[in-house]
Amino acid sequence: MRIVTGGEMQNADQYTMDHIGLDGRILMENAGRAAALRLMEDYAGRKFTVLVGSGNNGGDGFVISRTLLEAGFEVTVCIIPGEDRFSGDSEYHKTILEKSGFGWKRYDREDLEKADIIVDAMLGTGLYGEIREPYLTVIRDVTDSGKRVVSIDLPSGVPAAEETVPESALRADHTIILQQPKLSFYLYPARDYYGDSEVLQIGIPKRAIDEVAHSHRFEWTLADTGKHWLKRSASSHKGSHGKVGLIAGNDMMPGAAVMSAGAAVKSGAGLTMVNTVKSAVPVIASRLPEATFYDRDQSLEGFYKGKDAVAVGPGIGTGSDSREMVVDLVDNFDGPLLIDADGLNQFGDILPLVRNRKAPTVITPHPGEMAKLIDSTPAKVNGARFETAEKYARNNGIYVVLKGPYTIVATPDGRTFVNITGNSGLAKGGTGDALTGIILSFLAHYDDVQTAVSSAVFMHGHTADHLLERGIAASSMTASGIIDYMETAFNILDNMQGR
Ligand SMILES: NC(=O)C1=CN([C@@H]2O[C@H](COP(=O)(O)OP(=O)(O)OC[C@H]3O[C@@H](n4cnc5c(N)ncnc54)[C@H](O)[C@@H]3O)[C@@H](O)[C@H]2O)[C@@H](O)CC1
Ligand SMILES: [K+]
Repeated sequence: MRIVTGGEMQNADQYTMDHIGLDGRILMENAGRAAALRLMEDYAGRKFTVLVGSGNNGGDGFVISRTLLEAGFEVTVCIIPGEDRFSGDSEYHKTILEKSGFGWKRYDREDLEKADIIVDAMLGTGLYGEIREPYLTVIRDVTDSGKRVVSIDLPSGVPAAEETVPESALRADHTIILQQPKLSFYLYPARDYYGDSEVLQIGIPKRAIDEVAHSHRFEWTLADTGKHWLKRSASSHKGSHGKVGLIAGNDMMPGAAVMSAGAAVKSGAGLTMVNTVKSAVPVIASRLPEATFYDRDQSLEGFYKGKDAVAVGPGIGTGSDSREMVVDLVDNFDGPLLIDADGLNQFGDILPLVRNRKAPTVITPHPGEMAKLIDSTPAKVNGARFETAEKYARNNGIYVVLKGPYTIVATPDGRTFVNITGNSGLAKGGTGDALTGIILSFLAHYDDVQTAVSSAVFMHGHTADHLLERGIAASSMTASGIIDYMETAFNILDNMQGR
């Protein structure tokens, strides 16, 4: 599903009207009706106060009010600006409401008290700048009322794009997003303002969205993962499932190799070879008998030769030997290369070499590692996650997996895929190593790099989500637990119908 900014959504509305010929008033009717039907379903018999702003978001509010009133609900329709502020499609639906025999009134704080549910149709994608009066006061009143708030399209005051969210924006309990998810839905703190959310279609043709959206950002869903899922054929042998090489672990961090190699094995790699220090081999082998080993003191070429994909980084330490291995791989390994964790230390210095690679390069930084790469801070990276990942991917011709809630996969050709699985149980040491193992295995399996990486990120979170559903507390979740449970989570994809 395509993710849009407010500007792109408005352009899609405009394209639909101008080039497809579907009237804006019809779109508004569709939007309001879809939202009202959802409200009726969720809140049968409850009393509503609908807060109507001066733009088209307010126009949706008039349609919602009329639809609820026609269905016999008790609704107080409150306009926030003066009556003369309404124009265009919104004024049209205000008139339809009036001619249908229903009234509206100017907003009064007491109107909030009468309601069980407050519908916020004040500000949507047309928001610009700081929130101004009278909305500022109304939002404060709504917050103070403690009533359940359902926002239409966006919680009022929350920008649709990757921008700072004003403290004074409205925190909704539920947001009915119209037609396409907006970018801010995938960003914190904005996501917290949305509450529970869903996207309702209002009849804007897909063509209109595809014509005007320049950003090429998409959600990567279960359906996407399922569509590309590689099922093992009965006649396959270990060589058909990829030979992967993993450079991981050292004396002090053998666990990182256990996690990443374990995840590679469990996610289907045919042969997993671990390049590590000799002294760490017994520890890793005792946990993972399926892996084979390669002594780190031997020539690196002997290790990567013949591998379908190689990953370097988890627990290798930040010494000069780590850097040398990364440089050697970047320069000489001609297959897909994944660089993670300690492998990313000083990665910025070797970008000219990276840009020269013909085979794909994938990096998997968390915001702290990303900040180091661009000489910034984690807060700044998180304040511009899309922009940061997209720019770095495009400028350097690599795939950037920027980790965090809603992990972003940015491709060198300017597309972005947002992951929607995972939970707070993943915010723990070792889970990144597990992700590296899954991506590595998928890189060896799939022809398309973005499909491999997005599907791996999806499955990592999907497995953690299943653990949560099974009653494992997020605080007790471990990387090993996730790796163990992959067999069940993967089975669901193996058995998914309709692929
Ligand atoms: N035909 C269309 O364009 C459709 C639009 N739809 C709705 O229309 C919304 C977008 O409509 P608009 O573009 O009219 O914009 P909005 O209705 O989101 O907001 C514009 C209004 O808010 C005021 N405003 C903007 N920033 C403000 C601020 N910081 N403080 C106080 N007031 C501010 C403006 O003066 C203007 O009156 C969508 O979110 C969606 O809900 C849907 O009805 C579908 C069809
Ligand atoms: K709103």
